[in-house]
Amino acid sequence: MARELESDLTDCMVIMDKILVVDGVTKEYPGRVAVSKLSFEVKKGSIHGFLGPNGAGKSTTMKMIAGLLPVSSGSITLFGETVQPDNLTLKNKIGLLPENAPVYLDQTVEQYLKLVSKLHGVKHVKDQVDKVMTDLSLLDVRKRLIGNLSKGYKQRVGLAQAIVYDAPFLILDEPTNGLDPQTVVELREFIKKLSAEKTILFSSHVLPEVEQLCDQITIIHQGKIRATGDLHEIHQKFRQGLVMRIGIGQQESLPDLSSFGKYDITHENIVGKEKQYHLTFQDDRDARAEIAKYLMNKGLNLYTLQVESPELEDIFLHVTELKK
Ligand SMILES: Nc1ncnc2c1ncn2[C@@H]1O[C@H](COP(=O)(O)OP(=O)(O)OP(=O)(O)O)[C@@H](O)[C@H]1O
Repeated sequence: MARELESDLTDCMVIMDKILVVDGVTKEYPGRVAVSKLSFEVKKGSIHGFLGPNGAGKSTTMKMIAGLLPVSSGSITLFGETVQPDNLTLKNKIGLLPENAPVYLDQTVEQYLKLVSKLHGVKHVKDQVDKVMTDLSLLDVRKRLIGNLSKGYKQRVGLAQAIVYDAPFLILDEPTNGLDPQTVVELREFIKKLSAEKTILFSSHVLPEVEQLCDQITIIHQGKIRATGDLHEIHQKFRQGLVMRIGIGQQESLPDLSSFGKYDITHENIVGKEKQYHLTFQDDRDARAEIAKYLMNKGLNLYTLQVESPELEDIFLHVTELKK
């Protein structure tokens, strides 16, 4: 009996750990299948990067998760409840920043945020709106019409309306797209802070941004899942051998290192006063300590010795078949 209870509790914890479960979801527009049999999960407290080339089906999927678009088949479960456009119990649990921020251009920032708060049943509207405007540096423009704001400020307002009713799950569709570098950095930092309390599904075309922010990712291409899971595990999975960067003196030559494993030299260049080699070892054994001793015993000047991770960009290009 105790064991059964323990097993039920474990199942329950596993389910609670998954805020979002997308299960075999297909969406057909007239004459076009936008996404087909998508399955992926988003864990509680994660920032989950949602990636794919233009037209892959990201926005369609995000709209279905937000309950704005019905699925053609399959199911989406959020906080254990089925997402459907008429399921109003989920409306306060999801904050959505769509690709084109849904802002009412003829209202002031403050009016609009108060309206959204009221629609979502926020109790202390003034306090909450003041807090969000402070957090997103909107106080100086609170009385201005949204239509007259710059793109960066409109995007801040879009983000403000997504978080003003304190939803625990946020869907952010390309939140930093087309913004100036300073706003990008500020919004990224803000999103990172938000993740301490919220679960975030985040789409972006900027892969270094995804690497910086996300702990899990899903890559879709032509409406199908190409990779999904923990970013670190995806890195491991797509790692083709171990890549090591070795830098020695410009006038020196790298001796044969095959006693440490089979390898190819994939790249060689001069960086400052060193000559750097990129070696791809066939197996994953990290023999840096032995290699360092070996090279130093040979009297070489060792400037650099490090293991390189594949860039997310390489993985992305590989799984979307843009690079063979
Ligand atoms: N309302 C619609 N009617 C018909 N086809 C649509 C509709 N909306 C999107 N599509 C098509 O569905 C596919 C997926 O579009 P979606 O906008 O979801 O892609 P995306 O990954 O968000 O692209 P992007 O990165 O360019 O925003 C595309 O082929 C698109 O042309």
